[in-house]
Amino acid sequence: MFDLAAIYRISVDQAEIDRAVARIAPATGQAAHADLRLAIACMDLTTLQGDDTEDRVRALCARAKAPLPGDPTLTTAAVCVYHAMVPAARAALSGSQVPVAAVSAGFPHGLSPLSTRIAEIHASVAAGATEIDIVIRRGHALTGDWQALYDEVSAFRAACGTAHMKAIIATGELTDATMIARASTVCMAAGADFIKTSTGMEKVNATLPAGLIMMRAISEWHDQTGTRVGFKPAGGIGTADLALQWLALLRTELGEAWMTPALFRFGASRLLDDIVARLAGD
Ligand SMILES: O=C[C@H](O)COP(=O)(O)O
Repeated sequence: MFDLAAIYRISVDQAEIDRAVARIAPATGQAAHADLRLAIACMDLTTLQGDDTEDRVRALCARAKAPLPGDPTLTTAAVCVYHAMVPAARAALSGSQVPVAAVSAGFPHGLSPLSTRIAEIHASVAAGATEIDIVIRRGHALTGDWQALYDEVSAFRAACGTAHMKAIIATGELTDATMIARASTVCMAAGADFIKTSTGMEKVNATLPAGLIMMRAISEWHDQTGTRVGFKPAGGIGTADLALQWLALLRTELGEAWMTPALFRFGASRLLDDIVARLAGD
């Protein structure tokens, strides 16, 4: 049962969030090396470009299956593409354990007709995507229409069936910390398996303060319901140093239980290159 009144009671102190982010202590030395390998294992290796081709997607899938030269044991968590590229990705990843994630529901803006957004999800699931990254319609959050947001995300949840659903909040387009926390909680109430910061196409994408607000919403949801919802920062995470900061924040806020591809993902198109270069230099 969706508790609308509880959503209005959520309130976040931005200054306290900023103080907590200032205390982040990224791993160093061997611990950093282990965290960077974890970052690869937790990565949704992504291409979401207007000039994507099947050849580019096949090359991305080859990297997803063997992301770290000389280490056949490691893969990325998933490959993330537009719907049109799902069949090529599926074919390229056949025989591996790497799933295909499709961005959907009117990605990146979420403003096409609801029936179209739902049909998109059905089509991607039918094409073999087992993870679906939906976007919320930001207007519902910006106008405080939490019931409408809940109803839409619930419809997306139903359309996903057994596919894992990641709900993109687009934090850079929401106005404050409380709105980010409320949107996160509504998406979890509607059945999101993961909540995700950004599409990568907002003017402001994944930020540590917004991520911390979402992690705390996940922690509170776990305390209230016993359900562990995953977290995916995405957009603009391109360096090993930044990945280490995110993992330090995750470890502090949600703990080791979340430090697994089942509950944490980086959505990233360039991060793998920087991590591979860093690990090669270690
Ligand atoms: O969902 C993933 C993002 O679109 C990736 O963003 P990025 O290209 O800035 O890494």
